[in-house]
Amino acid sequence: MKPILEVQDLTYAYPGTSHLALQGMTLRIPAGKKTAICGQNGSGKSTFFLHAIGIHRPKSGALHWKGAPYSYQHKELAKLRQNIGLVFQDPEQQLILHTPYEDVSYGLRNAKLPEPEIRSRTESILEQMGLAHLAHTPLHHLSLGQKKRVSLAGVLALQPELLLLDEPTAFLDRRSEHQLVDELERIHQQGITLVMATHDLNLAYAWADWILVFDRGTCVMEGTPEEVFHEVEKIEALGLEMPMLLDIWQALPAAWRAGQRPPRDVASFKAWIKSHS
Ligand SMILES: Nc1ncnc2c1ncn2[C@@H]1O[C@H](COP(=O)(O)OP(=O)(O)OP(=O)(O)O)[C@@H](O)[C@H]1O
Repeated sequence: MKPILEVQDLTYAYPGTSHLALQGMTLRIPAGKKTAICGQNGSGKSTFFLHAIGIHRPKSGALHWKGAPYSYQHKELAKLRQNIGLVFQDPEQQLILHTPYEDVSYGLRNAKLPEPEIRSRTESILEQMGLAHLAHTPLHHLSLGQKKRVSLAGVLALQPELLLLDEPTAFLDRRSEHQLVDELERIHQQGITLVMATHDLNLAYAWADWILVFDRGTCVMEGTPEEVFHEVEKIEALGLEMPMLLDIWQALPAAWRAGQRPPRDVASFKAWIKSHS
């Protein structure tokens, strides 16, 4: 596995607190894959993301981008933030201007791109994200799902190699969630490495190639979805629920399942049932 981002023994406490938000966190993000980070509230997912984009600096430990240690020099950090994009959980934290067009172009202007390129990238990304008709609508008139898409568009416009998404499906209805997952698939097809923090283990199981499980500021499990969710007792001891599809699969008589890989999504489960009836 070739890591795009590596973290070694990261320790961090927020200013004015003695509690360690990260305590000896070690992990690797595989290049070109879709990684899901799971863990209870407060396990350190957002704090890790803020380290990944260099907003927080570790108290001890190290981060490496493509094998090179992080530098916190202004120029190097600006370059890092073009390579790694973070979409915050709450779009209100990310969107600062008045309309989708203004917001997306603001990020590009900050990256000091020439005006004609700012214009063409902004128009193109809004079009791709199905937001062109809302380009000049005040942001406060948009729904949460639409605002989340604008934040994602703003980050994608910078053409990152690694995209970090903090709870991208939180509070979305099923349709918007499907739309977002389809969008992420398209982004992944373009060669962008994806990392999603999520509380939705059904989604993590169906979506990810690689899973990391966080607990109290450390990464306690890593592997493919099959490997991680094979450890049922460990998952439950961490206060997490097994993905429903896998739970049902494992409740089936062992003889039916012999030699079969557990289904990753409802469609393949249905196809398997059909082939056995
Ligand atoms: N701004 C802050 N100031 C002080 N402590 C903080 C701050 N933000 C987070 N923490 C603490 O750091 C720890 C890790 O929090 P973090 O937000 O990274 O967890 P998380 O896994 O992203 O949680 P959630 O699933 O609720 O988003 C928690 O103990 C939290 O209370």
